[in-house]
Amino acid sequence: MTNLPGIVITGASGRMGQMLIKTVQESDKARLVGVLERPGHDWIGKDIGECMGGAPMGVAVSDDALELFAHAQAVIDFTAPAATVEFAGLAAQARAVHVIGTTGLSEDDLKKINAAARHATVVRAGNMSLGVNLLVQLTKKVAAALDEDFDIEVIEAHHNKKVDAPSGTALMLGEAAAEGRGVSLDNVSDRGRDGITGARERGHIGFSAIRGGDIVGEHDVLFAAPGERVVLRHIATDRAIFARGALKAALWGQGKAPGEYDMMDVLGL
Ligand SMILES: NC(=O)c1ccc[n+]([C@@H]2O[C@H](COP(=O)([O-])OP(=O)(O)OC[C@H]3O[C@@H](n4cnc5c(N)ncnc54)[C@H](O)[C@@H]3O)[C@@H](O)[C@H]2O)c1
Ligand SMILES: O=C(O)C1=N[C@H](C(=O)O)CCC1
Repeated sequence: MTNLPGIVITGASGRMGQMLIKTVQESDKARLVGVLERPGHDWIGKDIGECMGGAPMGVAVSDDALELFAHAQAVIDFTAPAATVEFAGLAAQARAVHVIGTTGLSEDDLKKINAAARHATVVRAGNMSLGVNLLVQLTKKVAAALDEDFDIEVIEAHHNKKVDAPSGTALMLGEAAAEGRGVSLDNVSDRGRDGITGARERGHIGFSAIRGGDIVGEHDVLFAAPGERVVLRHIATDRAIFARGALKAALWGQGKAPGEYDMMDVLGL
C-alpha cells in the first residue's frame, strides 16, 4: 500500500480538484498524500473529506505547496496560470511528476513550464480525456485529406464559470487542423469575429466560444465546403474523464526522463 505513488492535488476545492481527489482516493494504484488550496481559503487546515461533504479522509487541506510536493511522487494541477507556473518550479525542485491540466497559459507561462521540465517530468494537455485526444488525431487526418475548399471552424461550449477562451481543447484541435494542412496556426487563426469582418479568408481556421449553464465541455470541428459539411464532435458529460486521464498521466510519468510530455505520449496515440 505505502509503495503506491503518492499524489498531491492542487486547487482542492475546485470543480476539477474535487473530482481528482475522489478519483485518486478510489484508485488502487495511487494514494492521496496531500491537497492544496490558495492561502486564506476557508478549507485550509480542515479534513478534505469533510469539506467535500463526505466522510473524513485523514488528509488536511494545506496552503504549503513546497512541503506537500516534497512528500509526493506526482502533483496533479488543474488551477490557474499563475499558480501553475509557480507549481512547475516547486514540483521540479521536489522532483515530482507535474501533471498540468490548467488552460489559458500564455507564451511566457509556457516558456517557464518548459524551463522547469529540464529538471522534472511534466505532462501537460488542454484536455486529458481519451476521446478528445483521439479527436485531435482525427482532426489532423481529415484536415490533411480535405483541401482549402473546406473552411475549418472550431466551435466549443462550456459552463458559465469558465474564465478562458478559446478553450485549451479548441486550441489543441486548431493546432491539429493547422498541422494537417501544413500551416502555422498563428498565421491562419480567426478569433472573436464581430462587426464588419469582411468575407471569410480561404485557408483560415475560425474559433467560436459558447458559455452557459453547467455545460461540461463540447467541441465540434466543422469542415464546410460548397454542397457538403463534415463535423467531428466530442461531448463531455462528466469531469471524471479528465480526472481519470490525469491520474493515468501521473502514473505513466513515474520513472520517465525529465521533459515535457502530452496525453498522446501517455495514451500511445
Ligand atoms: N486539461 C483538462 O482536461 C481540463 C479539464 C477540465 C478543466 N481544465 C482546466 O483546469 C483549470 C481549473 O478548472 P476548474 O473548473 O476546476 O476551476 P475552478 O475555478 O473550479 O478551480 C480552480 C481551483 O484552483 C484554486 N487555486 C487557484 N490558485 C491557487 C493557488 N495559488 N494555490 C492553490 N490553489 C489555487 C482555486 O481556489 C480553485 O479552487 C482551468 O484552467 C480549466 O480550463 C482542464
Ligand atoms: O471546464 C473547463 O474549464 C474545461 N477546460 C478544458 C479546456 O479548456 O478545454 C477542458 C474541458 C473542460
